[in-house]
Amino acid sequence: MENQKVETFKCVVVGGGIAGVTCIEQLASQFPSADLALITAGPHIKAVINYKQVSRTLEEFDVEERPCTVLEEKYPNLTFIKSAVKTLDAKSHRLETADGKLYGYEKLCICSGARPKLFIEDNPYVLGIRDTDSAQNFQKRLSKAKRIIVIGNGGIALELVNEVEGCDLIWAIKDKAIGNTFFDAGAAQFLIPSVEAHKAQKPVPRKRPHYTVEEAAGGTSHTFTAGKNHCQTSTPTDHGSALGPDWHEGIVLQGAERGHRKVLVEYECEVERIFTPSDLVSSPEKNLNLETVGSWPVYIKLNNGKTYGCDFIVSATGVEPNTHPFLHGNNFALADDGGLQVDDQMRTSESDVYAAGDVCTACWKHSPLWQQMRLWTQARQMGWYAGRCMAAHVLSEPIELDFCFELFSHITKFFNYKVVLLGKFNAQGLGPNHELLVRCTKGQEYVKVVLSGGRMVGAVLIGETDLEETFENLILNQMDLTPYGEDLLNPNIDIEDYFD
Ligand SMILES: Cc1cc2nc3c(=O)[nH]c(=O)nc-3n(C[C@H](O)[C@H](O)[C@H](O)COP(=O)(O)OP(=O)(O)OC[C@H]3O[C@@H](n4cnc5c(N)ncnc54)[C@H](O)[C@@H]3O)c2cc1C
Ligand SMILES: NC(=O)C1=CN([C@@H]2O[C@H](COP(=O)(O)OP(=O)(O)OC[C@H]3O[C@@H](n4cnc5c(N)ncnc54)[C@H](OP(=O)(O)O)[C@@H]3O)[C@@H](O)[C@H]2O)C=CC1
Repeated sequence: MENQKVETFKCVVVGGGIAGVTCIEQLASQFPSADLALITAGPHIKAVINYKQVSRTLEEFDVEERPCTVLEEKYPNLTFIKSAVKTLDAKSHRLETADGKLYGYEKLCICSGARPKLFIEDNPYVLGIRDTDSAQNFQKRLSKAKRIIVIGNGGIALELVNEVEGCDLIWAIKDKAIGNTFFDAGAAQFLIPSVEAHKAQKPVPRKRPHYTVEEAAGGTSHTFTAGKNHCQTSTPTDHGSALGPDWHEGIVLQGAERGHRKVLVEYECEVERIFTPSDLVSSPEKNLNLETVGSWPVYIKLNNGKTYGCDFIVSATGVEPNTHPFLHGNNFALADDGGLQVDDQMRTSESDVYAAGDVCTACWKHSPLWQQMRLWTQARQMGWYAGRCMAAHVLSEPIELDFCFELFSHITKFFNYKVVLLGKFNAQGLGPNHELLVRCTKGQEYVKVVLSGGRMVGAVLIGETDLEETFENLILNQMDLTPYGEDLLNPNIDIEDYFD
């Protein structure tokens, strides 16, 4: 090892997801002739396309999976290394990849994403969905399934409940209402008819698929060189980049019973036990008669006393940052959620090591209107800002926290409704010191405004409300809205004109 050749770069970024790619692109534009490297474990990188700044903080874009050659052609000073990082020695500023090669860096940014946090590990009947491989595995098993059970009440569960057809879907959630990570009970009530509707009856705007089929795993290593760039490929690993908006557009989520779809929501319950019929021999279940509950490969017992059989279970129960195992042996401070702690300049606790995207936890003092959520938008913003910080530090220039961290904003789609979330959209951390204004037209729109001390601090906009820009301005300028009272949501008042 001591005599082994070490290839050294000014900056190295680990991870070919949206955070890593945005970070390396930012660095490449700031240092067009310095040696830079992107090390990633998956066969593709994620590229932002069709980027649109909708308003001061709201942004929309599509994401496309691309071969690493795309960036290679764009940035001649960039080296792509397709191999998983196995170890990091932050003291000596060195990394070792799975293929045994050593790389040195002056500045390093870790963008290794996250992985599904399954509610039970190592159970062959419990799947998580994260990257293209896991989505394909899900699709394959779904095609033979008559009944699946979804555990979790966040983004992935909401998408599956909308998209899956051709089987029964039982959705077991801990909460009183659906979609707890994004919505309150009012918005959930607005969306409930969509849960029950048959997908085919809904208008489904089809976009072109942005995800490709992964190359077959287990291939041999190969290196290809183009000009000064080279892309080194070693044995594929199981780390792919996260899926994201419209991941299901390119794949058919169809169960075994074409034309059939039934969704049953089990509220306020948690999983007590998972068992197969053969488990019952050693550990019988009281009052359970398999003949009456049918014959399924796996059963799930909920703590509300109900037991369901199914073909498999999806654990859509959140993510855990990908810090294991290559960061061990260093002195990284980790946050309670397992993320790498970063300060307001995206620095970890190890010198010259930065982090961005799902792997990190923002530990600076947040603006009162921003919170971290592991989302595509934040991965892009953090990657971009981390690249700027690294460059500023190399050049000994000052840098201030970017404006995008002033206000939380997210545009997405659930049940084919446009959804915009702003600021403290669920009154997070406000305790009882807030007031809500709500306007709702069934099947059309749901508008909720969160006010604190007469000032707007958050909003949920579902449907084509056209209110996002005006509300964003009202949140940012913290105008006292007390004189307007409920007129704020009066549908007969053109609010945009009102505050012009
Ligand atoms: C099914 C699904 C749907 C989603 N939908 C949305 C959505 O609609 N809107 C939204 O905003 N967000 C969505 N998200 C969340 C969003 O995809 C993530 O927050 C975002 O992609 C995170 O980007 P990242 O670059 O931090 O991590 P990742 O995309 O996970 O990238 C991590 C990269 O690190 C690499 N890597 C990991 N370990 C190593 C290692 N040891 N060595 C080298 N490389 C390594 C991986 O190969 C990968 O390239 C969704 C997520 C999922 C799973
Ligand atoms: N359109 C979008 O913006 C989308 C975004 N995503 C993102 O992708 C990532 C992964 O999505 P997802 O897995 O849905 O994660 P989310 O964090 O969105 O949701 C996880 C859900 O699982 C619940 N949960 C956690 N542990 C358990 C448990 N042991 N038993 C039962 N329920 C549990 C959580 O409840 P609690 O909160 O009470 O812990 C929460 O409702 C997230 O970062 C998400 O934001 C995914 C799809 C779409």
